[in-house]
Amino acid sequence: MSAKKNPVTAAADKVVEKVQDAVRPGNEIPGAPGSRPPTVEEPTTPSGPLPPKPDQRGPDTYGPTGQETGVPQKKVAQGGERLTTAQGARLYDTDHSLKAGPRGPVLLQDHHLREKITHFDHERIPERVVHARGAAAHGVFQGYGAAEGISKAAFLAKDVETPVFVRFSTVLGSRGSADTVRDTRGFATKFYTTEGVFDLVGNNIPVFFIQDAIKFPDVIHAGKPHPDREIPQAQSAHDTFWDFVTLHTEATHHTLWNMSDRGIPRSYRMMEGFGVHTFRLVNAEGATTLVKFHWKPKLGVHSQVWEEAQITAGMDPDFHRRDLADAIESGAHPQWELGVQTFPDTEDQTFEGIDLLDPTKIVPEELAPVRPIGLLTLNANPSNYFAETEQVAFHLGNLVPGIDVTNDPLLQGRLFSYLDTQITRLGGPNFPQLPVNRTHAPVNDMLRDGMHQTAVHSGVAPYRPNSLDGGCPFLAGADTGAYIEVPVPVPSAAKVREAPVSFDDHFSQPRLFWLSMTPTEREHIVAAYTFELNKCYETAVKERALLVLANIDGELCAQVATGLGLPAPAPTVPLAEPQPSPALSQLGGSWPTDGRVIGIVTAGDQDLTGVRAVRRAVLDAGMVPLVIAPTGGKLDQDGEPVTVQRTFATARSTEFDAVLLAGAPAPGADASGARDAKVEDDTAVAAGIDPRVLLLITEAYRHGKALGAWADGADALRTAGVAPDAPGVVVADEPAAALSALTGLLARHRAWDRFEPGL
Ligand code: HEM
Repeated sequence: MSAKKNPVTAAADKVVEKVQDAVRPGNEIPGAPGSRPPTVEEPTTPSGPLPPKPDQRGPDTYGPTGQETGVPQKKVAQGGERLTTAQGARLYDTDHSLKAGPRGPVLLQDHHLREKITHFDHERIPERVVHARGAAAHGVFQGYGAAEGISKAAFLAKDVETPVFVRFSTVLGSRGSADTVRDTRGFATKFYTTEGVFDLVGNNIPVFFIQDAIKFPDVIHAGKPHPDREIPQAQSAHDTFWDFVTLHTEATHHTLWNMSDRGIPRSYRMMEGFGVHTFRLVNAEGATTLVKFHWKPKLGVHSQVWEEAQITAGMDPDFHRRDLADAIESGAHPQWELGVQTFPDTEDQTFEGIDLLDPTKIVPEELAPVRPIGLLTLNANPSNYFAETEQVAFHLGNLVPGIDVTNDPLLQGRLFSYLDTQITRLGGPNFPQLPVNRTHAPVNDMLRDGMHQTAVHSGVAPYRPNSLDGGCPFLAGADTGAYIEVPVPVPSAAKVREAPVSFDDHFSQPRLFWLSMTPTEREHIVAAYTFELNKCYETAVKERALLVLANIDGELCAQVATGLGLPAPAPTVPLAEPQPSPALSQLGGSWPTDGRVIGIVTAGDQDLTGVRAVRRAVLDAGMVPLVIAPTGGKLDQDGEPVTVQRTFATARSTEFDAVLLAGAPAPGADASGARDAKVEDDTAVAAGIDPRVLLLITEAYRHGKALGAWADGADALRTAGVAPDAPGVVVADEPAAALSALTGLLARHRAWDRFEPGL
């Protein structure tokens, strides 16, 4: 007689059975719930980093780089290892709650369910109050030694290499907003120097909206979405923004830069960066120099055009984030030179009549050239967005010996704001202990406890002097690397809430910027003001904006007034006649094409030899080829298949810097190039080219992009109405010639001579 099984033992047996034979028939999709769990002995996927595959560059085939980021990695839920709870207990099931029977209620005792859901419930932290959306990368900074005479900062010395982390951002939008909106871009760099962390927290625009930090909440309240409906997202084209910047006319200069091409960069890799404020450098002898910091991109400064930026925001809201990551992953490591403009540290802190403490003013490079002092290279993508890009905390007060601040009232307020906001955003005062924020210099502080304290401090006397902890920490001096503020004399003056008189000049530098622009850049500025102000509802706001424009330039004001259907007012101040600064224009010159994206359109399986060769040549030139075909998968004519990265349905011109046409795809063509008989009546059939390819060509043409073709590709251009001898268009007999001419065109970014006004 067999004994009746105790129900508890029976249930335990069932669990064991489940673990031993977890696969139910028909449920053997690898990795699917219920499929056999991988064992440590028999890993199903490699748990280490994959080696880089230089031959497979292209966004669809990028694999992990395995590069050392310098950031300690926590291994969690790795393939090939057993799944555990946060406390390390091994799990046999993570898909079913613990229930009183398969159809019964869930039991409160299910610690795994509660741990999993509770942790999930608290996964989000507040986004940054400004600059919420960003993308970042690791890299290295190499000093040239050129700054040694003016700063004793160790990381600026010749050939010293310092790890860095750089975060780029937009200012106004939420964390999930689009990348290509018209806005200022943040450019924040954390240098992990041997003397402590130095943060250079700059923007891609060298001036700021306000002159005093006390107005920062106001300008941000005005720029962020309207508080009643929380619209519009991530843009300045609305009443409160224009209300503010026309009532606070010190904002005119920054606003003009935003309305210029600088407000819609092509890529984070193609932006300048500016420290904005004047800083004070100190050398080993204690002599001081005032400086402005500049980042100069090796790839030049380039922008999208407005229509392109708007299409991109819908087609690929992650455009800049993807561009940065793809470029780094494919080996096109972006580089910037750090440079300084230097000024004598005089008592009045002006240079050639320009107030160096006014953050709405620049010093033209023609008056004070930018001297390169080091090279920044971004060479590794973060491996976890939250841990690194989201938790990084920049702060202007993170300074190292040799770099000090000035009395710029905007800078002074920033010295307070960053640390303060991060205490909320990162949950207490211990965020400097997070891996991405951790200094690489030894730390021996007396800060204790607090939320998320991870250090286990020993000793009983966190104060000094003390006589209990076996010798208390001793202090450093100037010769032993202490950070000592420059003993700048403070003028004896009465306490006032006032700005210096020089801060009242709000229009001479906007006029300098306008006069320094090329005709094409001026057209863009007029179009941007006209677009933004036409988005405002209040006529009073538009009229006030025209008054501001009249004080910059009569022609600018008149053209925008026409677009708004309003009369152009007369200026209210005498117009200055500054010397234009050609360095402010971003057009002209010839630039490296590293990481540029070339779309290669093919009709299908025909001429795969040419497509393959051109793809290889694009890769060899350090650019990214994306093959665009009627359908996905692989094109295979001769046993050497070519992978399709984009189909006619997923490709849009905005993704490409240039387009090469290897064929003239007929409407409804499949991968073999054969036409679908069903679409014979379509109007595009009459034109003989797939309408999506037609759009690709006409859009790229309209946006001034380089277009090239060989073989049947020339027919595609002709059908799209593109003359083979139009500026920026090249038709060649073979692929190599087409690519070489195209690369030459690309080095100038766009064919501005065929650019259509109004875009
Ligand atoms: C020259 C003017 C300014 C520049 C260039 C600038 C630049 C930046 C940048 C690049 C970031 C993003 C940092 C990141 O990537 O995490 C940022 C964030 C921030 N800025 Fe500014 N900013 C300026 C003015 C100000 C002022 C005047 C204030 C306040 C008084 C301020 C407060 C903040 C705050 C609170 C954050 C969010 C920081 C965080 O949550 O980690 N900024 N700023």
